[in-house]
Amino acid sequence: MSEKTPFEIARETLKQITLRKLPPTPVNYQAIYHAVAGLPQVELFPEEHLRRIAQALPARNPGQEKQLGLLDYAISQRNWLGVQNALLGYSGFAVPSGVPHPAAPEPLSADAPSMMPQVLEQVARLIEFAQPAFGGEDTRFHERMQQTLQALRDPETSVIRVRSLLADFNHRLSFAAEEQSEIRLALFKLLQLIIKNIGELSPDDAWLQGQINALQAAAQPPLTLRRLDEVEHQLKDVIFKQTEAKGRAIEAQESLRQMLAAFITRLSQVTASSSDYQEKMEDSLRDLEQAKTLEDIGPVLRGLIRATRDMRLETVNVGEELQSMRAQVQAKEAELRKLQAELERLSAQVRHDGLTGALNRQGLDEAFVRELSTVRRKDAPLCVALLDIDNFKRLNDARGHETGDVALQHLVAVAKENLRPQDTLARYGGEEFVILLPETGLEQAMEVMIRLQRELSKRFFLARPKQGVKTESGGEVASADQEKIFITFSAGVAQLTVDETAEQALHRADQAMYLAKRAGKNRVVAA
Ligand SMILES: Nc1nc2c(ncn2[C@@H]2O[C@H](COP(=O)(O)OP(=O)(O)OP(=O)(O)O)[C@@H](O)[C@H]2O)c(=O)[nH]1
Repeated sequence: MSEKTPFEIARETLKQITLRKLPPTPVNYQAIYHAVAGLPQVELFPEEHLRRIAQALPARNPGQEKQLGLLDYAISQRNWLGVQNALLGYSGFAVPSGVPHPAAPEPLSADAPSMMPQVLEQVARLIEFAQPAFGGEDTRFHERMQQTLQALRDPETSVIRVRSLLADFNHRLSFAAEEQSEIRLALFKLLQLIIKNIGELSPDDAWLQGQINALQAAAQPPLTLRRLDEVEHQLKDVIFKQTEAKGRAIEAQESLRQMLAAFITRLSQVTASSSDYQEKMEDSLRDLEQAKTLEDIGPVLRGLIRATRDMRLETVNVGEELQSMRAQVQAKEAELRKLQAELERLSAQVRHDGLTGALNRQGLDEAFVRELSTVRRKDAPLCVALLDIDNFKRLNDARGHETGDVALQHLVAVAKENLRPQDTLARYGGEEFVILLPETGLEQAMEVMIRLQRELSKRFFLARPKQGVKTESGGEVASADQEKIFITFSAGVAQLTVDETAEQALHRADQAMYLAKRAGKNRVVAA
C-alpha cells in the first residue's frame, strides 16, 4: 500500500492524467488512482467478456454481419451505448437514433426460434454486465431491468412479450446511458477545473478547505448531475475570485518586501557612515595628540567639522526617508489586512456548513431559486419545511457545546438518510434547518416530516454529562459515564403558492414552526 495521503494520491493522479495526455474520464481517473495508490485494479468495462460474447455470435445475414462489426467497434471504444445498440440491432430490433421510441421491430428471421434461447441468454448476460455502469439511483430503471432479465430467461415468455420488454428497456436504457454520459461529462469538466487550478491553490489551509469541502460534498453518493453542476458553478466562482484577490495580495507583499529590503540597505548605510564618522573622530584625536603647533591643529579641526556636518546631513536624510518608508509600509499593511479579510470572506462562499455538511444559507438561497424555477416550469408543487431542535439550549447547558454540535450532526445524518436525493437540506441558523421538497404536495411533505420525527425518536447518540452539572434529559444510562441522547424538533411546512416568493413561503413555515413550539413542541404544523 502507498504511504501517500489521499490528497497526495489524488494530486499525483491528476498529474499523471495530464502528463500521459489521457482523456480525464472517470474510467481513466480510477485506473490511474488505483495504480498510484497501489490498489488492485477494478475493471469498469468488461472488455474481455464482451469480446467473447461478440465472437460467439454468428453472422447469419448481412444485417447481422454489419451489427457485429459495429459491436466490435463499440467494444474497442468502450462505448456502452454503442454496445447496446449494436446488440439490439443484431437481435433484430430497431435501434432508434436520436430520441428513442419503442418502434415496432422487424420480424425475426426464419431460423430465429432455434437460436432464440442462446441469443436471449447473451442479451441477458450483457444487461447484467452493463448493470454496474448505470449506478443504483434510478430504482424504476433497475426494477425494469430485473423484469426484463427474468423474462429473457423464462422459456415460457412469448417472442412478442420479449420484444415489447426489450423495446421498452431499450428506450429506458438510452435515457439512462445518456444520463451516465452527461454525468461523466460533468465530472470531466469538474476535473478539468481542478487540474487547471490546483497549482494556483494556496497552501494556506483556510483557502484550501472551502474548495476541498465542496469537492468532498460532491463526491458523496448518489452522484447527481444537479449536485455536480452546483459544485462546478461554485468552485468556478470561488477560484476566480480567490485567484484575483490572491494576485493582488502577492503584489502587495512583493512591494512590502522591496520596501523592507530598501530599509535594511539604508540602515546598513547609516551604520557604515556612522562607523566612518567614528573612524574619522579617532583619526582626528590621534592627529590632535600628535599636533605640536596651531597650524597642525587647523586641518584636523576642519576635517572634523566637515565629517560632523556630513554625518548630520546624512542623519536628516535618512530620518526623512525612513519616515516616508514607514508611512508606505503602514499603507501596505492595511491593504494586506483588507485583502486577507476579503479572502476569508470568499472562502466562506462555499455553500456547505462546515459543522454539519448541510448547505449553508447561501447554498439554500441558490437551491431555492433553482427548485422554484424547475417546479414552476413543470407546474409541480414545492414544499418548504423549517425545523428547529427542541430545548437545544438546555442540551448545550447540560452537556456542553460540543454535545450540542454532535446533536446537530446527528440530526443532519438522520435527515439525509430519510430524505430523497432530490430534496435539499440546509442549515438556516444555529439549530434551525430548512428542507426543500420538490414535486411534493403539502400532505406528503407533512408525512415526510412526521416520518423524520419518528426516525429521530428511534435513533440516539451517546454523550457524557458535563462535569458538575446535574443532567435534565431523561436519557438512559448506556455505560458508566455515557448516556443515550434523543432529540426532537418542531417544524412548520408550507407549500409555495403560484405567485409567492421563497422568503414569503419561509416566513409562513417559520410562523407554523412557532405555533408548533407553542403547542408543546415535537410536532409538525402546516402553514
Ligand atoms: N452547540 C451549539 N449550539 C448552538 C449552535 N448555534 C446556536 N446554538 C445554541 O442554540 C441555543 C438555542 O437556544 P434557544 O433559541 O433558546 O432555543 P431552544 O433552547 O431550542 O428552545 P426552543 O426552541 O423553544 O425549544 C442557544 O443556546 C445557542 O447558543 C451551534 O452551532 N452549536
